[in-house]
Amino acid sequence: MRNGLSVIGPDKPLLAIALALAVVLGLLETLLLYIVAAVAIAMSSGGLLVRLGPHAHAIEMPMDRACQLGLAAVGGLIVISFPLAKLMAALSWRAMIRLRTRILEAYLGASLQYRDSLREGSLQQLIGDYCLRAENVVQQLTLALVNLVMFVIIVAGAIVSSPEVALLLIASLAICTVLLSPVGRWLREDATKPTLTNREIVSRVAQAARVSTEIAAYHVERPVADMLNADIRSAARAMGRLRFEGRLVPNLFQYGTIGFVLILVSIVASIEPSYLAGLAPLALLLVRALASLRQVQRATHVAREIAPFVQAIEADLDALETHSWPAGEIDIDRFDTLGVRNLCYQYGAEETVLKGLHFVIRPGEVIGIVGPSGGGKSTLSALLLRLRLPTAGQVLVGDVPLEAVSAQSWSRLSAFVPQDSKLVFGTVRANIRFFRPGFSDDDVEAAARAAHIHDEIMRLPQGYDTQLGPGSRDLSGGQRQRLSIARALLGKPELIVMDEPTSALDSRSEKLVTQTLQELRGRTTIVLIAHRPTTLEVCDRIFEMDAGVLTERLAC
Ligand SMILES: Nc1ncnc2c1ncn2[C@@H]1O[C@H](COP(=O)(O)OP(=O)(O)OP(=O)(O)O)[C@@H](O)[C@H]1O
Repeated sequence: MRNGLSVIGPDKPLLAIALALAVVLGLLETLLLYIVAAVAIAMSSGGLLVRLGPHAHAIEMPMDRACQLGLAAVGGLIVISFPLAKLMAALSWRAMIRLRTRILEAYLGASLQYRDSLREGSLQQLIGDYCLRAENVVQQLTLALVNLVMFVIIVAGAIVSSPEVALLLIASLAICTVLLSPVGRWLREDATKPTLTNREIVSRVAQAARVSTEIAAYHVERPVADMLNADIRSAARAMGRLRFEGRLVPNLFQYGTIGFVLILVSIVASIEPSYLAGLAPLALLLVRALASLRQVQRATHVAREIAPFVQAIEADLDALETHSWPAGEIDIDRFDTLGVRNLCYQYGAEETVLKGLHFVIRPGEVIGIVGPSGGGKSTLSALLLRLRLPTAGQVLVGDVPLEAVSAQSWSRLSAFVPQDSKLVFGTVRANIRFFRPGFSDDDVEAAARAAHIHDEIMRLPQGYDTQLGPGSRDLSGGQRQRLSIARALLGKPELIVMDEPTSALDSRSEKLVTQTLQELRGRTTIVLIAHRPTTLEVCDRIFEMDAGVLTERLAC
């Protein structure tokens, strides 16, 4: 209940309107059931007069009048069903939009440090499966509340019809609830287990998909499948237990209640049979009330089963939002020097990766950074790009600490070319533009020319309109890297950080990338993590990074 209401959030007024409609629906159904029972009694006794209403205060009317009244109630029920169904649907889809938007924004706004700690595929899982389940919680909760309201109204109608027997029914419902409460407790405990196991499965499947080529190359499909199958079986077993309990409890409840009622009616009949006169409407009302109650139980069972997903979303969202990335308050549109002073960085509680770095880069300089694997080069590049914040010391733009510079203005001034650049699903043009709508087609083409990829793009089947990305056409490693450089050059950045842009390239691609670097030299500040001597030839200065310590090696 609490989970569902938290997902419904600002739409609670819509829920209140839905419940108000359910009250009207309940009243109309009660009236209809009274009419049906009265008509049936009149028909069975062969009379044309219908006695309508509670036994003690029934009013008489002709059969055709009663049928017209019944038809009016049916019309009212049909008319009200439309806005009610629309409201219930609106509560679901609005909750879905709110949750998905909030998760996306929280994830994209969270710090890289925090995102490092997330399990593989967790964003996809939250946005996909978990949001669908949360939407289902809203559906089930509204369904349960609407049916509960109808149950209350119909039982109220039953109390008016025959207070003693109706109150006995309520007493028997209460006894069944108390007797079945331990089963409900087991149910709640079991409900979280399949959720947790499912999370593991999704994260392992995401991992298997990412390394699927390696799995085929090492021919380890069997052990990978065995590991996943073990998880699948354990989740299925927990789910099976939950389903069994879910089917059993409502049946026990319903049959138990009917059993109690029969016992009580037989006791009443043996003591004072006159109490049982005129119970036909009551019987109909009770059957309908039990059907509503069954719906409430089914909906609450499903809602309980998926409640852990909502709790997981809330916990993950809270964590993402508390680890949001500082936006920075100072906008800058150029920079003179980029320096680091006593710069240190540590991943979580692990060993310090960068140990008190000092250097200043002047505008237009090309700085090479070399050093053994694991020395801290990529970490330094993330700090220069403001993707991570120093654990001690500062990165300074002029004399402004980089963390005070707004993320937006720094992303306009700087650009990044990663070692393994990724394509997104879209045209070549969209891949170069990379979600930045302010650039014209001419800007895109100029960037591609500067990155020496234009001619190869023109040879593609649809040139700049060729579709690329996962599930579509791929490019060679060298072409991908130059497309990534075009992406970086599009915004005419003052600083480009390149993480081993030529390490995996053939000599022709390497030559073209080096040519781009030569052309940028003096105009754009470049921090170049590289190993190949031919790439390093363009550098003005080279630093060596080893075990988190930076030393200037030689001038080129
Ligand atoms: N997300 C992370 N969490 C914890 N430790 C990390 C993380 N990323 C990198 N490290 C550790 O930080 C150290 C520096 O890594 P970094 O990637 O900066 O080195 P590098 O010099 O760029 O290496 P390479 O040349 O192999 O790319 C390594 O010991 C690495 O294991």
